[in-house]
Amino acid sequence: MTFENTMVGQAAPPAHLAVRGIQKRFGGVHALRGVDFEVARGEVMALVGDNGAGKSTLMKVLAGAHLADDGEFLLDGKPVEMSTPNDATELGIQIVYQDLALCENLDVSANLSLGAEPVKPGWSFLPHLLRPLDDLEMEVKAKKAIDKLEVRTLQSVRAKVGGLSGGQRQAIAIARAVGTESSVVMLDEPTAALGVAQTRQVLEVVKRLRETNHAVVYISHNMRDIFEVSDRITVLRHGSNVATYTTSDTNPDEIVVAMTRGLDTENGNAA
Ligand SMILES: Nc1ncnc2c1ncn2[C@@H]1O[C@H](COP(=O)(O)OP(=O)(O)OP(=O)(O)O)[C@@H](O)[C@H]1O
Repeated sequence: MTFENTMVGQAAPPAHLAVRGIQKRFGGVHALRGVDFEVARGEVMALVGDNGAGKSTLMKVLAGAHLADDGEFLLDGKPVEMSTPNDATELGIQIVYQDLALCENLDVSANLSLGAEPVKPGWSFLPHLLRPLDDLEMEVKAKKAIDKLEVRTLQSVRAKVGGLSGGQRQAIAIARAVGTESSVVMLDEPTAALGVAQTRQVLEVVKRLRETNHAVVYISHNMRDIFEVSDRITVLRHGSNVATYTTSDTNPDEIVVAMTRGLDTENGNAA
């Protein structure tokens, strides 16, 4: 299968995760109409489009949360199976949803270990659920994850998530995704509900993900954030690719035109 998506700007870096010809229908709604998408390691790929363009559906397909009706998945050029969220996890693909799915009443370290809590050694004679948790190990793991992302505003990993700011919560959710040996991290509107300082904090974490060689997919409607943080921008419209742009070779006006009107096929510019 060939890569049909129009590239505007510099040559693309080698893809880490790529999908080709993704189709997804919900009853009568044809949400994805043969979409191509890719992201490289050490790259932030923004995914943009007007409301209903298919961004969230594509992200959920990439995370195995929706089963594609058709299409091909490639990891480092090799075809892979993507049918369940478990497939995605095993391939190192993590998604941070808008609602973050954090437990408000638990502290940061417990949230970072959620679902994979370490148990104290020496208690293996008890059934798994009755074994005491290894709080110290959880704390060490959490500190490591937070330090890796250079989250500087968090005083302690023993702080309850319920008392944290929106930016800190977003950082914790990202740290949890990264902590599971993931190579692809997808963020759905991570700054949508945040003020200026909190947004800054999250953008710094996203840049840190790039520095640590993750492949980052970044859905946003905010052009300022996109132009600050992304390396390339994939534009979807009505469930199809418009084009993929190198961020340094385009501008917000061109992207908005591509999102709303598509591409002028005569010369490859936004219409
Ligand atoms: N679970 C679903 N059942 C039925 N239709 C759906 C479902 N999820 C998405 N759709 C439809 O698929 C299309 C693409 O939706 P999607 O949420 O992917 O768009 P989006 O680009 O993320 O939009 P927004 O920016 O508004 O979040 C829309 O027409 C939407 O109504």
